[in-house]
Amino acid sequence: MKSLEELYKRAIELKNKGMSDKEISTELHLSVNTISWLLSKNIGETKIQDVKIGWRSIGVYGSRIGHIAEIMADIISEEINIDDLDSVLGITINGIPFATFVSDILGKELMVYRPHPSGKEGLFSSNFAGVKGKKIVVIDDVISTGETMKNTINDIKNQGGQVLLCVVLVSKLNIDEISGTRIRSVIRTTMVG
Ligand SMILES: O=P(O)(O)OC[C@H]1O[C@H](OP(=O)(O)OP(=O)(O)O)[C@H](O)[C@@H]1O
Repeated sequence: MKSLEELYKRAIELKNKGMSDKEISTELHLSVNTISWLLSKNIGETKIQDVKIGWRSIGVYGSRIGHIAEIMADIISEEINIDDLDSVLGITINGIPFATFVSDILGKELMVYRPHPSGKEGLFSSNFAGVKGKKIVVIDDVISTGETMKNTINDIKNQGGQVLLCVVLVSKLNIDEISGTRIRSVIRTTMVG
C-alpha cells in the first residue's frame, strides 16, 4: 500500500502533466472522488476517503447471489424491453456468478468477458455465447474507476455487439453513463464529507 504522501505526490505530478482527475484516478486505481479530494487537501490533516467494497456475506451462498440477481433482473426489466435483449455478459471473475443467474432468470444467452490487466483488448470466452450482432446487458460486481466497464463496452462495440445497459452491485461513481451507455447499480456509494 502506497503512503498518502506518495499518492499525493504522484497525483500532483500527473496533474501537472495535464491529466484530468478521471485520468489520474485510472492511473492510480483510485476513485475520481478520492483523486479530487487528494488534490484539494493539505495532506496530513485528515485520513484518505475511499470505500472498500466487500460482499462475502452474499458470495458464500449461491442462493444469495441468486437473490441479488433477481434485483438486477428487475432493474434490467425497468430499463429496457426484455424482448430486445439477446445476451447477458459477466465480467471475470466477480461479475460471472451474477450474470449466470440473470441469464437464467431472463432466459437469455450468457457471455463471459475477461478484461486485459493493462487495459488492452480483452477476451470473450469461446465456451459461452458470441458477441457479434448481439444486444447485450453487462454485469459486474463493482464499478470503482469505471475503467473496466469502459474497456468492456469498447471491446463489445469493436466485436460488433451493442450494449443496452450495464448493471453492477455497487458503483463508487456518481455517474449514470459510461461511454454513452446507461449504468445502473443496486447500491451507489457517494462521498459526502
Ligand atoms: O472500475 P474499475 O476501477 O475498473 O474496477 C472495477 C473492477 O475491479 C474489480 O475486478 P478486479 O480487477 O479486482 O479483477 P477480478 O474481478 O478478476 O478480481 C471488480 O470486480 C471490477 O471488475
